Amino acid sequence: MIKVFSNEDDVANEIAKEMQWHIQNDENPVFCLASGSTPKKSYKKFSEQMEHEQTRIKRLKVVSLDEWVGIDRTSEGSCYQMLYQDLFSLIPLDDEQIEFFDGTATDLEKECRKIDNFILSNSITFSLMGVGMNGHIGLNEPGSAVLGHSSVVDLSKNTKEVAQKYFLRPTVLEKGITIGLNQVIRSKRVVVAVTGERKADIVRKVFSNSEHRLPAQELLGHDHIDFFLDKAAAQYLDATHM
Ligand SMILES: O=C1O[C@H](COP(=O)(O)O)[C@@H](O)[C@H](O)[C@H]1O
Repeated sequence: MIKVFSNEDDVANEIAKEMQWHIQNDENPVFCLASGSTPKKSYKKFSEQMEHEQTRIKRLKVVSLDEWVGIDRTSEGSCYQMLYQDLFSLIPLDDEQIEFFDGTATDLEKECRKIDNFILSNSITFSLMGVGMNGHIGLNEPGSAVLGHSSVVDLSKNTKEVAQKYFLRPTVLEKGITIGLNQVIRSKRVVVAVTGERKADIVRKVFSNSEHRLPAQELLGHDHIDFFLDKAAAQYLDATHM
């Protein structure tokens, strides 16, 4: 289902509320969280609400969605570092509560199995996804298979270009490491957040019946998956989409 909110702040409020609900109600909360620009405000609001949930937050586990291959987690622009700055540093999380891809590992297949095994033994209860400018989810690029496991992927030209905004200086990116679309879909609850005018065109494509299936389109039609859009991102949609 699509929910359209007036603005980015309202989207963030709703997401923060959902995250809080899962912390309070999931027996073993396991979150899979996108990094990037879109969820920043949601994490800020969530962390503010967590000031009074110190005990419950200790039960939270966070699993990696994706990472750039070859980029160290301490580097500005790595998915880990973005999440660290936007969330992990704002709530009392221990290192043991976070299971993340190491994009600099020499054995990347082993990294994939590490995250797959974690997801097998700790079902994801809440996933927050963003959508790439080309419709990617995590780093599952257009044209990739709907996998039930993590994999190392070739980044598209668009992703490599758009991702430069995360880095302080021009950075060579060729590959990514990501969980599979089916691992996202199997989460108990998934919210896909898309905000801003710059995403309006990809939102239109995702909700049109194009013959080329985009990764974000694989998340459509599942009862437990909602798309949260602001008006700017939803501007090309009409009542038939709601
Ligand atoms: O490359 C990525 O892009 C998407 C969207 O990023 P945003 O900065 O436009 O919010 C992100 O959700 C994904 O995790 C990341 O790998």
